[in-house]
Amino acid sequence: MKATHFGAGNIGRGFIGEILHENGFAIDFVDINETIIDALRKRNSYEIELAAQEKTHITVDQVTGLNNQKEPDAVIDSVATSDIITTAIGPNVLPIIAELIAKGIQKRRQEGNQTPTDVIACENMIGGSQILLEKVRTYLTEEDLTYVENTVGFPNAAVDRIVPIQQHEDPLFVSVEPFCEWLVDDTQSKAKQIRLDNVGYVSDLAPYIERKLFSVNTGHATTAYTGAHYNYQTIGEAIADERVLNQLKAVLKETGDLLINKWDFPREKHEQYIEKIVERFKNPYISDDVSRVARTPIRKLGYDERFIRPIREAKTYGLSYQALVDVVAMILQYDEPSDEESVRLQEMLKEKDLTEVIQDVTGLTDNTIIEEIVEKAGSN
Ligand SMILES: NC(=O)c1ccc[n+]([C@@H]2O[C@H](COP(=O)([O-])OP(=O)(O)OC[C@H]3O[C@@H](n4cnc5c(N)ncnc54)[C@H](O)[C@@H]3O)[C@@H](O)[C@H]2O)c1
Ligand SMILES: O=P(O)(O)OC[C@@H](O)[C@@H](O)[C@H](O)[C@H](O)CO
Repeated sequence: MKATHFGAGNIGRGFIGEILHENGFAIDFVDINETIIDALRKRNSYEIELAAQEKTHITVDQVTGLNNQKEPDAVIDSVATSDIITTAIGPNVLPIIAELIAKGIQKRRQEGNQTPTDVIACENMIGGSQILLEKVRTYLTEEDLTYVENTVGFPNAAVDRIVPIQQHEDPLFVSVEPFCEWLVDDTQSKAKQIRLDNVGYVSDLAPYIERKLFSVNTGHATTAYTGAHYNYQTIGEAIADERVLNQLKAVLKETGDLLINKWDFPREKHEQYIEKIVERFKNPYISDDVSRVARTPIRKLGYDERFIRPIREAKTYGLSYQALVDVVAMILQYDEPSDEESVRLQEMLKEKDLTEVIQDVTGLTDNTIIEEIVEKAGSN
């Protein structure tokens, strides 16, 4: 069995690689990072360490690397011959790799491969695989589209494991938190012959992806942007400050109330889920940079993303969302020179009126919410 995985970065090597490996897959990692690709090619294996007192090690072997910029044909061949295709490359990069995935699918069809497969986007976003499918479609013929309809699934997924930026002598070594969860929408899967161990196949992903994105990621981002507001460099330092912890708890109360109302999660169970998340953020064996968790602030301010969507929905349920608005105001102030989106956001704020920037970046049309954000941002 073989997998093609796009994105040999932190979560790609630190989680998706582990699961595919333990399920018996050889893995072609596709990336543009030459150091990582060369090392994968040379060594065909790498080590994962669990960031806990015991420091358990896992060896992932039968792996190699392909550079999509330098050897696109090899990537197309890999997609054409793999049993499963996965990505963990970042939502902004999905449109860039869509053409190669499309050409790989086209080649599968031309070679008469009728075995169903799945393309699973393991990104922090709602509807990631289906959004990728929309991009892939634009490169396909009618004949290819019929083939996709019959044999290629694009099941949405939710993946959860904190994997910080890695700074080791070995470029492939990756230290990860012990906790992990990977859920796939079974109704969108076509490769029914492949059921991965330690992956949950669910009949409705919506409650799970919303619970993950609006608890883990909204909470993580809250810790990061509030931490940046108080000049902290790491999540561990930030969460040790009561002001940050209180902001985190207030935000998770708001998204928790929304999730409980919307999806009927039992309150007690949800509170336990939140407690566990807060403990995960405090993991003393992990050092996670505020700048990683706060990365790409324009993306994180998106209409369906971790702040604006819960704000919009909390309002329709008549629930409080003021703590979320507080964080949105802090994101607008987030000034990190190494982050292209932060730089762009700060330039936009210099060139345009605040209301206009909020409308452009968030896609919001609700004037009440926009005014609440403007008022909060103005008072910071
Ligand atoms: N790190 C985590 O804790 C975590 C957990 C769950 C989900 N995710 C999600 O997984 C995705 C990847 O996150 P990450 O933390 O692993 O990021 P990362 O930066 O470590 O990995 C992304 C990889 O994609 C590669 N890449 C970028 N542009 C490319 C291109 N044009 N072509 C080929 N490769 C390209 C980079 O070189 C890098 O190796 C994101 O969507 C993120 O939200 C991350
Ligand atoms: O990857 P992002 O930029 O969407 O979000 C940053 C972190 O919150 C995220 O990577 C978490 O570590 C991860 O989602 C935990 O499962």
